[in-house]
Amino acid sequence: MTIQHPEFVQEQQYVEHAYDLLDRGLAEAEQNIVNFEALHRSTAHAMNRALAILQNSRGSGQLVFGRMDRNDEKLYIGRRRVYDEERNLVVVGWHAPAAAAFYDATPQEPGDLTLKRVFIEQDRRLQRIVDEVVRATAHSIATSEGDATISDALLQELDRSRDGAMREVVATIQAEQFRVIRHQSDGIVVVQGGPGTGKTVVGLHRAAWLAFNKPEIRRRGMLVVAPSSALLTYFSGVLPSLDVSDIDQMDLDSLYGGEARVTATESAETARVKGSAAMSVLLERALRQRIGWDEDELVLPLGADRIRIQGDEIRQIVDDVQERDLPHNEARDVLRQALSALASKRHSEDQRLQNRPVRANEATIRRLSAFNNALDRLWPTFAPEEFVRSLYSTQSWLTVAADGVLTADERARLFRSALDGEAWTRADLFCLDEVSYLLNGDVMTYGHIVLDEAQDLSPMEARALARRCPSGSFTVLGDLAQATGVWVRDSWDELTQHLSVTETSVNTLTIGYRVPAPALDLAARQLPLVSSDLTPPLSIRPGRGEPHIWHTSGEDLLDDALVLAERYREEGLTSALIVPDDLYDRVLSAAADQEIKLGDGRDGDFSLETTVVPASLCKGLEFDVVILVEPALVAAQSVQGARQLYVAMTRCTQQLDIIHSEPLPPGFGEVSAIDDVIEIDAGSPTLSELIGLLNEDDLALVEDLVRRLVVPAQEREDVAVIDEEPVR
Ligand SMILES: Nc1ncnc2c1ncn2[C@@H]1O[C@H](COP(=O)(O)OP(=O)(O)OP(=O)(O)O)[C@@H](O)[C@H]1O
Repeated sequence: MTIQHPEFVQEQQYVEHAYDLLDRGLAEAEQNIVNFEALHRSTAHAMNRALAILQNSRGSGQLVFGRMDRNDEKLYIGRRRVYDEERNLVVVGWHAPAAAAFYDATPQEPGDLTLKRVFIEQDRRLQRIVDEVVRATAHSIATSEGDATISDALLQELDRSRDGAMREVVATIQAEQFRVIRHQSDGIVVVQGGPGTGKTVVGLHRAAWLAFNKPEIRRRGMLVVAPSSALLTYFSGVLPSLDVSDIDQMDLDSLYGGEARVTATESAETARVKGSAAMSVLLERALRQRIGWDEDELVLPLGADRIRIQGDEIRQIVDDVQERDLPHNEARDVLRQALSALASKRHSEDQRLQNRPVRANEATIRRLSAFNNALDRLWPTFAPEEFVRSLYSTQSWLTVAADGVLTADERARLFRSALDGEAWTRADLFCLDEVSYLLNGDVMTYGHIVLDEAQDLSPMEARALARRCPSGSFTVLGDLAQATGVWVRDSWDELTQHLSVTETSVNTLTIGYRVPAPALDLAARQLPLVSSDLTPPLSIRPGRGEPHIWHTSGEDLLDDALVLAERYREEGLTSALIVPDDLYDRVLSAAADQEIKLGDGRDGDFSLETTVVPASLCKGLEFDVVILVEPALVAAQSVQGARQLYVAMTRCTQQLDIIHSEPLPPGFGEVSAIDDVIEIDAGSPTLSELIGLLNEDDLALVEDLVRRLVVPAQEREDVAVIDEEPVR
């Protein structure tokens, strides 16, 4: 029998009252907009947008999720603020300063709260009420031994099956996370933490918190950047559900606003050269080399007359313009004015000396084709694509620009013949962005930028972001251990120095909310292969138990993986087949052959129960179950194989399965010898088939053995429970 909380009925009424007020407020707003729209069509658009945000905030999550009492004060906390008709505050928004004590209070450190109450609600009906801090018991908890208690509300939220989209978690933000969310720094706030410690959650909630509490930042605009469009799709619903739809969200490749798009990949070594800060020096030098005048004089024909300007005079103008440090195209305009003014002055002086009428002013001179041809030689104009393409394909130009900046080998990696055409890589895009800025100097800027999975950013990418955030106010989310590209670093300074010179504070999250402890233990075996001082987070969840490791033949690999996914689907769990990039298309076609529908993770389609995700794109994502296919190939596809495996194995909230035909890569070496992970041969007969083969004596022996084993096995929590049926 469950005992109802003594204040259940009153609290249910309070929650209903809050919903009722929200509904009425919305209905009124809708009516007002209809009335208003007829009169003022032009501003109706903005009003409708505001209404959409309001409606959105009704749509998801709990309206009221907590209450806190201190002395005689009682405050209800919710996803958004709610007033009654008399403008009394019925619910305080989670981001209001008044709500901070709710997040800070833990049973160990309740602050001045006498009660912290958490509501678990579904469809406006309270399911449970959990009193986390009650003054009378707080002291005894605080003085007792033991670890921080994990709240029921949090565990319930974490055990929820994933549906392919990240959700806001305002109801269950933890004290360690909230401290970072409302960090007061104006500079760079780095949030470092192992997989599933809530870095993305913290970054998105911090963006919303800043938007509500720092109007000056919100006015200057805010941006959230994800490394891939798949990850962006996964979390892009969180900010609108927190009532902030005016924060831009973008994937890294969309940052460059020019023509070029990523259509190619390249070797890690080449990407490293193009992504290095040295490249910015090289590009600037290359541009400067295209500027200048090495002829003795410039002669401008004007009918029968000639205007003559000495080479030294031109070089002086160029020097003066260069000193002003303007963007290339703006500087060209200044130069054009200065040169035409000099030419006009020279023409007037000459004519006056010869008692002849002045025949041309500055504007006339600027229209002369000889003047424009000279200007193009002296200070040419470029489109970024044209500039970089021509630089990459001109050995002599590259050689001079790279002198002292790149080695000959590095320089050779940049060269490509003009015939190679327009295949741009991601690293190229950021060279183009740099050139575009050198040429035009204009770029959309923001008051604050949140960067997810920042550990992989190249210096050139960081520079592009720095240009977009002149205040240097960043939230940088990442895990140095999960760097899988060419930019592996020992410290965050190596990256943040390219973002801004503002102060950097590094904040570490230690508790893992996603990955079950047994899966994390297995994944963490990759860490010593990466570096001796990396530690995984502390998982607070058991999940469904030990990882399953399946062995099968190369021929059956993909079909067997699909069978596993089908099994989980039948159990109502979402799963991801994380596959080596090279097998991606084969998995899709194997599924199509069997008429199995798979979400295409490359395109950010997470709407189906089973999604296939190339290993290179799985960072930041999560699913109930992960079926990692052929880890040896996943490790081999990346310059950072062990790190790539660590990332892939830490995407599940419930269960990790690994299926392989090739020998397992390093780090798994001892797996089959350890009795907490059982290796199953997919081709072997089922346990019941084996039992059927036994004679009576053997059967009795087995029964006796099983009887003796069962008791200790049930007592031990970490025993792997593996389906007795093999994959097929
Ligand atoms: N306080 C919380 N309450 C409820 N759920 C949480 C909380 N913190 C984190 N989570 C959940 O834990 C999971 C992992 O969070 P998140 O993706 O932010 O972690 P991460 O550190 O960014 O992981 P990764 O390193 O893999 O990118 C998500 O499902 C998130 O909703």
